[in-house]
This record gives sequence, structure tokens and C-alpha cells, in this order.
Amino acid sequence: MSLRLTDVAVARGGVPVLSGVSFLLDAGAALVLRGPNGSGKTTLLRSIAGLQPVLSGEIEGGADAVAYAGHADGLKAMLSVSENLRFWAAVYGQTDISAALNAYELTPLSDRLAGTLSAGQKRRAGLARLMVTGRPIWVLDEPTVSLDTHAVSLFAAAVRSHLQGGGLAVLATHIDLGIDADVLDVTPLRAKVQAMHGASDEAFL
Ligand SMILES: Nc1ncnc2c1ncn2[C@@H]1O[C@H](COP(=O)(O)OP(=O)(O)OP(=O)(O)O)[C@@H](O)[C@H]1O
Repeated sequence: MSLRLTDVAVARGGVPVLSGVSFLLDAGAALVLRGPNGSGKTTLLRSIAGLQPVLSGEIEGGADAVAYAGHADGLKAMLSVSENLRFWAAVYGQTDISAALNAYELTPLSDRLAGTLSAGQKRRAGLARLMVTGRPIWVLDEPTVSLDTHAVSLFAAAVRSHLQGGGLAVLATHIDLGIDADVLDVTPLRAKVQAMHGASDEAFL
């Protein structure tokens, strides 16, 4: 299992944001994307997850192998935590949610409706979704938002264990997770012409 990007360019609202993105990630490896707000990290992550096409270049190994966690937690408010996890597991043809509940210390909250959780608890449940997918490539956009220090350490442990099991991870984060990861600063890869106004991309709104 590997993820390879070759000379990839991505756009938002039809306007190029990044170009010339190339990297190879092998099983067990993680890549952290860095760059200022608006530089294109989310756009690149969505392309790797197969949620939007690239402008040019090639992504090999992504899409069907990816579990994506974006800014939204992806929880159904009127389902309990365990129902949410079982739902996601079923979507990916899996059944076991116990490891995910344990990893994020969600067992005491397993019968609570997701809509009644705090922001950090929702985020923990949203991240636990990744573990029930069985997918090897985790693509994560600012995963630690709303997490307290302890929850950040739970997340870092979950990523470490995923990598040790032969998984891969690509994440945009400004936090040092203490994970052995390569860093890609996208700043030099920003397209010359950036979206200032006018263009919009409704799928992102
Ligand atoms: N819905 C949209 N339609 C058009 N352009 C957008 C839309 N959303 C964001 N953009 C623009 O696309 C560019 C890249 O945004 P993107 O969200 O990928 O950056 P980012 O590096 O993830 O930013 P942040 O660190 O703030 O999350 C920015 O110039 C942004 O203003």
C-alpha cells in the first residue's frame, strides 16, 4: 500500500490554488501538511480523498483506500455514539466498534445522542469513525480542533497504532503530535493567481 502524488495541481471555485505537488508515502508513513490559512491544504486533502478532481497530475493509491475526516464531524445528531459508529462501520462493511470506543474513551458516552455531546466529545466520536472503516489511508483536516490535551494524546496514539499496523496518514495540522512524520510546507507550491473574490465552489459552502 502506498500513496503517490505526481505533479498535482488543485483548484477551488475553478481557480488554481496549488500546483506541482509530488510525494510518495509508503505503508506506515505519515505526512503533515503545513501552510498559512487559505493556502490550499483542505483542497489538496479533498482531492486525495477523491471528493474533487485534480486540475492536472496524478494521484495513485487514494480514493477507495481513503477514510476522510474533514472539518465536520460526520455524526448524525439523533443517533447515539455507538449507533453512529455502527452506521459508519456498516457503510464500510465492518462490524467491530469496540477498539474505536476504547481508543477515544467513548465507552461511557456510547449511549448518548451525538447531538448532546460537547464539541470536543463530538470531535473524538468523529475521529473514532476512521477506526471503524478499516481503510488504510487516513486523510485528516485539522483533526485536533476542539480537543483538549488528553484527547490530542488519544488521537496521536490512534494514529501511531494505525501506522504501526501498516496504515498511512496525511494530515493538515498546526499541532506537533509527536508522531514521526514528514512535513510538506505547501507555501512554495501556491499557484501564482489566487482566488480573491468572485469564484465560488458550492460543494464547499
Ligand atoms: N467555497 C469556495 N469557493 C471558492 N474558493 C474557496 C472556497 N473555499 C475556499 N476557497 C479558497 O480556496 C483557497 C484554498 O482554501 P483551502 O480551504 O484549501 O485552504 P487551507 O490551506 O485549508 O486553509 P485553512 O488553513 O484556513 O483551513 C483559499 O484562497 C480560499 O479562499
